Amino acid sequence: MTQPQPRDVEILHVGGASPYDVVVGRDLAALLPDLLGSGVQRVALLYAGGLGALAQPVADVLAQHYDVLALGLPDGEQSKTSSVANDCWEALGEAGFTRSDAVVTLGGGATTDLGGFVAASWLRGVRVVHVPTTVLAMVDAAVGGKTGINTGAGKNLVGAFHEPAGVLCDVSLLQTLPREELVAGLGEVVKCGFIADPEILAIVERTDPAALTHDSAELRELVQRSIQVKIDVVVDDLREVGGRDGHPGREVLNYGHTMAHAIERATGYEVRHGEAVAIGCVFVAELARRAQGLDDDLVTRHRTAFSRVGLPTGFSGASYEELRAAMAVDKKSRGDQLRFVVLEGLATPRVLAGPSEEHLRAAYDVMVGLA
Ligand SMILES: NC(=O)c1ccc[n+]([C@@H]2O[C@H](COP(=O)([O-])OP(=O)(O)OC[C@H]3O[C@@H](n4cnc5c(N)ncnc54)[C@H](O)[C@@H]3O)[C@@H](O)[C@H]2O)c1
Ligand SMILES: O=C(O)C(=O)C[C@@H](O)[C@H](O)[C@H](O)COP(=O)(O)O
Ligand SMILES: [Zn+2]
Repeated sequence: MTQPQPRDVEILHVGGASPYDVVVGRDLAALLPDLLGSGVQRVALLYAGGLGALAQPVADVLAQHYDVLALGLPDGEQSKTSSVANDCWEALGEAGFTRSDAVVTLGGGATTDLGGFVAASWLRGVRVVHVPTTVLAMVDAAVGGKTGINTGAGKNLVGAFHEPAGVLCDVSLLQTLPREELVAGLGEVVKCGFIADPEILAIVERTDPAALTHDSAELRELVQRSIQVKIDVVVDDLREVGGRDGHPGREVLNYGHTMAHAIERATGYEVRHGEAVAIGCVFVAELARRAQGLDDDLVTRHRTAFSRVGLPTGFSGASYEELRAAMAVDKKSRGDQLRFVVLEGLATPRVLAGPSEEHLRAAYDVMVGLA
């Protein structure tokens, strides 16, 4: 059977100790063997179970080169559990996976997080290539090597840093992505605009949001710019130990996430991650306005940019006490002290440690619509 040949290909290189390529383009499956590298005999294809039709062409390419073990995973956030990871480990064990074998993930960020974690932990680490199928996973989850699962106490509390051997961002896979999932991915895109690349905001502000379709040139540019923001950050601080000259380092990618993760947990993951990030970014802008005088216009710009693309900017589904307790287990916390990534100005991120309860409550009141 003839395979479609890759089209419209651009390669974004990730440097560092374990360099790899993020390939953006169309019909990219034929590139998988190149990214997996030599010596691989068996490949486990871990895919979001509902995406069998998208996974089949990838499985077909893999089957021409390797023994393939295809494992369909539960949908979305339900796959990010220790029990699903355990099922994968058992399957790899039964199939006799060795250190020269590899994992390919195919799905949204939940799938790349879970599959990346399985690859990071099996035999203490085997090769993994991600094939993200959502905007969010292309611009964020599949790049940079953060993998993980949730626990009862909260989001991503167990995980590992495990860089992929490559990432295939095949934008033709976005054709079937529901509109609300595409929009959720724009939450991380707009976040990148505020923390590092204001041109992203300019594109969002001058483009008719309805024109941001899976095959538009504007979406392609937003995707590539956001991937570049992520690459630039992780190359400097892969393991989130901290930045230089007051820059938060990799923690900057957590802009808006302290509140976002608390909302996701409080709603049993009913609110999508990208939606929660939009709400969390507006929350933290309101916090920064109170705690350190962030400019009113920049706070307003948060609200208008996220809502322009169809994302929520408020949330009233949980009490202050519940969200405050959930934020305490955020990985940026130190002891009893909450730490937030805030902006001092556009694309000038800093860490705010230990904001007052008064300021936190005031930002919460705005978020729920009380102020
Ligand atoms: N590791 C990281 O650096 C990182 C970064 C950002 C987000 N994340 C994680 O990513 C997850 C969110 O990822 P997400 O927004 O991609 O959600 P998701 O993986 O839950 O996917 C959303 C939904 O879209 C469906 N879907 C995916 N691709 C599709 C396609 N092409 N066509 C039709 N349906 C499709 C999925 O089956 C699912 O129902 C969260 O768990 C978040 O914590 C991780
Ligand atoms: O890659 C990173 O670093 C990020 O923080 C990217 C975030 O968008 C992403 O949601 C990540 O999973 C959050 O990580 P966590 O360490 O806060 O769990
Ligand atoms: Zn995120």
